[in-house]
Amino acid sequence: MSNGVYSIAVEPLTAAAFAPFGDVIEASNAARHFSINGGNTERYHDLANIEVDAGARPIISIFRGQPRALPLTLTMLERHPHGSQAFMPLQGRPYLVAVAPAGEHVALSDIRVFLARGDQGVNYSAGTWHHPLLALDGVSDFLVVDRAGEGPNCDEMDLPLPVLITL
Ligand SMILES: NC(=O)N[C@@H](O)C(=O)O
Ligand code: NI
Repeated sequence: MSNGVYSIAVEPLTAAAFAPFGDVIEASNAARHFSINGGNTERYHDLANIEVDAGARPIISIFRGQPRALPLTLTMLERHPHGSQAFMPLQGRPYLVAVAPAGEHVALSDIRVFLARGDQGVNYSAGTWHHPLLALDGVSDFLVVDRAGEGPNCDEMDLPLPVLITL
């Protein structure tokens, strides 16, 4: 930490590194893939664990994110306690993913920031703290799978210090 700012360096997104926070959605990460449609298509099967609470349903949306200005400083995180939330980039552009483990308290040292390739999606497990969409370079569309149901499903937390992301 220096002059009242906490700095975090980005790290490459891998399934292993992201495991405490959810799933990485990429073909090369598939536990199972198999040929379908008479050999025309390869199915990369069951890439993420979609969670919704009882009585809710999973929905698909498109988020059109404006690129974040750099250098980037984070001041808050959010979580969705009642369901997972998945983001899959639709234009092949890299983006940032800032996360912290689920729980009632988050230390700045718990926060991880990943640089995701444009062929990688992420699925935040229910309750995983994360920053809202961090698109880079240009207006970016993402296919989003998350929960529609009763009651609020977005808790926000202000960070104790601004978190400067160093690319
Ligand atoms: N608010 C909303 O739907 N978006 C956030 O949850 C996000 O993670 O971008
Ligand atoms: Ni979210």
